[in-house]
Amino acid sequence: MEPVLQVALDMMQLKRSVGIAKEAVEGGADWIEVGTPLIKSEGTEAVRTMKRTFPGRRIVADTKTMDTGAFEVEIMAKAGADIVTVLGLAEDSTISEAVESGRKYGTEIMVDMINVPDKVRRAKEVEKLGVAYICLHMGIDTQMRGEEAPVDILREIVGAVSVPVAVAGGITADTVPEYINAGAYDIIVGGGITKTDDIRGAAANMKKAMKGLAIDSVVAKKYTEDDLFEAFSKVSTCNISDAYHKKGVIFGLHPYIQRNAKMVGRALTVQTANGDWAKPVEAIDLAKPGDVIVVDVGGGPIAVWGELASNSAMNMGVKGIVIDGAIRDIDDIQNLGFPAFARSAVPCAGEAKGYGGIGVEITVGGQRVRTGDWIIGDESGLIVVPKEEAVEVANRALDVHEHETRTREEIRRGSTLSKVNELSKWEPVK
Ligand SMILES: O=C([C@H](O)CO)[C@H](O)[C@H](O)COP(=O)(O)O
Repeated sequence: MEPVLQVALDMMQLKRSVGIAKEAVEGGADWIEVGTPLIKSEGTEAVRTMKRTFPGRRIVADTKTMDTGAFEVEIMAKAGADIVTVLGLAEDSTISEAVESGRKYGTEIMVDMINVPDKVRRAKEVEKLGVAYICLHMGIDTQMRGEEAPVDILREIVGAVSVPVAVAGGITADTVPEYINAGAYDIIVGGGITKTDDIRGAAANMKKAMKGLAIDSVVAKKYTEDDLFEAFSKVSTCNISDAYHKKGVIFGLHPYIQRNAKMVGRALTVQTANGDWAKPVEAIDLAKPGDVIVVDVGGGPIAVWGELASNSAMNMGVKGIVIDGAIRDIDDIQNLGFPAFARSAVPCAGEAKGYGGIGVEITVGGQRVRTGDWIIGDESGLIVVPKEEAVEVANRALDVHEHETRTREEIRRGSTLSKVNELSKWEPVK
């Protein structure tokens, strides 16, 4: 059987989803999934509209049913779904009821193995209950921790059951060949297609990659601890703030940077006193390439950093300086292209006395910063991301960034931001 490409429409607006589905089908998508958020936002009407718009395509209603299997399958079947998803975590009776109802109303059941602990054992069990497909699925929230659908488990499931196996969870044109080689029949792709500005091209790329042909673009890559510098370099502080629920923003510091300049690195913290530049300058010798020196001066108005320190720091591979206090030599520092952020700029420096410490926990612009935390700065400001949360925040920020790509494209084609988001829908019903 030739593998199929299922495009998953997970945005909340039906009109947009229909437009995206049309382009995905033109690019080669075979099946259309009415995603869970779309069903929750638009109800069965979403399934009905997709069936009417694409009468020749298989429509998958991703209800992720957990209870009342018969009832939910009947509703979706009557709305036009050819396949309805039920969770592998559901009771056997829910799955059997769904299968029975599917037979009555002409719909097949796909079991989604999201969060099932022993996926291979459960796959064998649900096959016996009469389901048509089994889907190995790594959920979007789990993907944000850098995880992908595991190819080895897919291979095991394919070897253990005789029904066709689907796979979903952050699949890109880069990763799809592995899933095809492991025996997947149904390749389910959401963000890898829907977050691009060229839906047709992304779907066509995916189909090419499914056939083992070379492709030239990748979106929706998920990042791990090892490539966080690359991940944070691709997003803005605004993307991070949106993804991180406005947490981590360092308030009150001014960016003294060149246009479009960007600072990304891991904090090396310094505590010092007003005008005492000893510890900030000593920190340069202790910094590792890729560090950002972050200094807590409690807002002190006498400078603790200037051009010579910047020069020396650049030589050590330091990525920038952040001071909750004062800085000087702004013109020279900007000419050097060394990113600097400070509460104020003044001509006067203090003396080197040696108060404070290096590597201690500090507070800067109202945020706690520890050595090793990620510091990202650009013209919009500064943000700190605790090291423990960095992988998830980076992936979520990239997700925000990629969604904006699609929104921007729709505005370019003549829509408005309000229309893209169907804001009027959220006005109170009169
Ligand atoms: O099922 C999905 C998810 O749970 C949200 O409803 C997605 O459709 C599925 O994960 C595919 O989307 P991507 O992971 O973005 O490819």
